[in-house]
Amino acid sequence: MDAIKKTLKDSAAIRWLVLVIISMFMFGTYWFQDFMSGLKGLMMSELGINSSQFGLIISSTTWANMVGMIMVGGIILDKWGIRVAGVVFGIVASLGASITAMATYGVFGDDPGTMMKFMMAGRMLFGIGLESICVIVTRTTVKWFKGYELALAMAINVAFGRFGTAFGTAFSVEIGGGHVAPAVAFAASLIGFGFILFLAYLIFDIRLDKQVNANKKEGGEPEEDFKFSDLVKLATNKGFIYITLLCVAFYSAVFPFIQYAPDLLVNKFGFTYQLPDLSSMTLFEKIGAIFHNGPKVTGLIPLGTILFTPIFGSIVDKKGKAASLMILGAFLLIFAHVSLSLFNSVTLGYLGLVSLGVAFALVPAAMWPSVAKIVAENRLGTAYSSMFTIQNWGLGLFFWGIGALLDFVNRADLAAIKAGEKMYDYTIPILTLVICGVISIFLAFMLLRADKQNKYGLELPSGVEAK
Ligand SMILES: NCCCC[C@H](N)C(=O)NCC(=O)O
Repeated sequence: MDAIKKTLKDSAAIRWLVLVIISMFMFGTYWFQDFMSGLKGLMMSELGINSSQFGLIISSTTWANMVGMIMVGGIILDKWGIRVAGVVFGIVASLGASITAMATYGVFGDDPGTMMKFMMAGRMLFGIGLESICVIVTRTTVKWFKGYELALAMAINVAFGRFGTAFGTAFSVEIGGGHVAPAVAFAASLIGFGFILFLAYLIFDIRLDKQVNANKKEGGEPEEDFKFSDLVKLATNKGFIYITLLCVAFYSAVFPFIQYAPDLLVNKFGFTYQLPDLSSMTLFEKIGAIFHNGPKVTGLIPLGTILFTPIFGSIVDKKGKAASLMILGAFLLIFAHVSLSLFNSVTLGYLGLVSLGVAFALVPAAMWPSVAKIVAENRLGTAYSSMFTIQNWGLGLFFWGIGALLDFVNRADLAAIKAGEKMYDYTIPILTLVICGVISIFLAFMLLRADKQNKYGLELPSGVEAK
């Protein structure tokens, strides 16, 4: 019998190099999805749009996904593999990002209506790429790390995405030099950079496949394939229904909130959009200025999760209690949104943001591994694609809805707000997110109950089977 030869993925150095290369694609896509959060004020004054129109622009990334583009991405990935799917969705995302950037430079026309239309078209195209790229990069991580440090690799992979969100939110005003278009062009170039790195990765992918095929014995494991019958099975799985609805309710109160958080901090607590000149300040004053800047403080939320998600992930691995931790995360979410909406204390506001950050680390760390306990392994790809599709319905509604509600509840003051004489009142839009928190708690309890009935083992450590 021939000895099985070592492959590229058996080398730790090459595995980790591959992870960094493909994770840059996540960095760029998360940046492009979230960076406009730091630019809301500038977009309104420079492009002449209102909050509701800002909401439409950011929500447009979800529109094509709402009608099944993530499922299409999953099918292409399953049928034609990582290379074809990566190239197709890399082109789609790069094209979408470029159209958005060109629109902000006025290439298609410089009236606000035309700019907005093309920005939305560009972001819609980008959104198709974004979610499929997330699935493709995750699948690639599994390809290289299964049997090795898979959980850690996945945590690092998401961490790159969070860095993208954090830096894009925090630094886009400065990167744009106080203008929208250069910040959008920079964000778009990150997608192009990530895609070029992904193309370079394909050399490793081709070589690994050759080595694996050479080692493959006849009758190897069958490939996972998308089947519509899997969708039916998922739709009748109670645990999957609860966790999917929890995913929508929870993320609807987090991702859209992050898009509006800098503007909330500016309008509610008088934070700045742009940092003042720090050069003549003492260290203490510099820190004060940073902690008084809306985009920088918001950027700390995803940055904090980079540290805490792996910590909570290892707690879930060792101790279990995933459903209970999701209940706790939902409580923290409610505390965050109540303290940021009903009260006017900056200290309570900071506590709310910290609480939101902990929830944003806790719930994903407990949620994503739980899916693997509820759903059979050969249906996981379909399960994640369906969850992301339904998640996009909630995101689309809230990305736009918060802005629309903001304009609606402040309708009597819009002219004064535009003239800089009054500030937006964010109370009602943020209170709406409390409803998402309450729904999340209910669903997390239902999930706990379904776990007891169906013995998924959500409350047990990783690897321990429920009896
Ligand atoms: N900036 C948002 C990208 C969303 C990607 C994906 N749908 C998702 O939810 N990933 C899980 C996460 O916690 O980022």
